[in-house]
Amino acid sequence: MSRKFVVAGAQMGPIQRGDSRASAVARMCALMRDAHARGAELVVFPELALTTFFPRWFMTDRAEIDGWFETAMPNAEVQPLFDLARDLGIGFHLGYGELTAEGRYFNTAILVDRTGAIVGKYRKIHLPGHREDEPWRPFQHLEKRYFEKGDLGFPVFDAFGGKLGMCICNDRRWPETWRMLGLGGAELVVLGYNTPLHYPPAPEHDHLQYFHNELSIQAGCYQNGVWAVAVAKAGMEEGSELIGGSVIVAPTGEILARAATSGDEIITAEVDLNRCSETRANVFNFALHREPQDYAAITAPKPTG
Ligand SMILES: C[C@@H](NC(N)=O)C(=O)O
Repeated sequence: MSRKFVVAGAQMGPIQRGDSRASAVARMCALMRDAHARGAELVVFPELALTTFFPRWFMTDRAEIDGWFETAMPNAEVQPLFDLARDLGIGFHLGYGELTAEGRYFNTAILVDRTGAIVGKYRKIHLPGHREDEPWRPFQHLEKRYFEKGDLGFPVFDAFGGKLGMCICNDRRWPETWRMLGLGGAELVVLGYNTPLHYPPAPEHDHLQYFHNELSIQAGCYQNGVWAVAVAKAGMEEGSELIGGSVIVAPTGEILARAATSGDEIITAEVDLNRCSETRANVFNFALHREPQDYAAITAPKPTG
């Protein structure tokens, strides 16, 4: 049985601090129409797609911090995207800051099917950056301050005729993320990112940002026999330049589509989920070749202190 469909990555250009969620959603609706016109059945939006990348600022005022989070999904401002998706019969993936009814804060992503129903949720596990103000930096990266580590593991969902997993930005750099999704049977991994071009603790690596992005995603795909759609929020956002380079990657590790700009841009590729077995039935046949009894150090508890 053929399991081919067209996926789209909806790269977004910058969202400035004063930009409303409604303006971001209007841009996302335009991107979704473009993706649909190109035959896509699933469109992938970035991490924290509704707002600017607010962890770049140190904030102490609770009301100000809460203003960057969503307390319901969908909510009135995002509803037009859900309505358009349902009307077009197209699914989507979206990242946002989640504030739960219990007062917990997560960097979250959802998967929405072609009927507009939320069929999957993931909360970011690998939170980069720091917790306190570090004024020596030209901009902050305070994800450890504003988000709790995700508590949902690395779930895999039955959707779009296959098995879909999600991760978010820094997660893509960790082989454990991909292997957990691979072990869960994922065939397609969708993810968004906000990656500053400048990395203040090691600026000598700045010129490698695009390379490390592709290296991580291509390795994750190849070593687990999965497809990936990885999508940036890109461009000059409040004086911090974010990389673009959104890509669609095959289970062979080959890049099939790559964004050419740092702005709002659709990339598409035809995904054949049956191709995962080219890798998973061969060199990375987990049942046959993995040797987890020799991997104990990977799951040893994290040292404290
Ligand atoms: C810097 C970090 N950004 C992120 N939003 O997780 C990354 O790209 O790894």
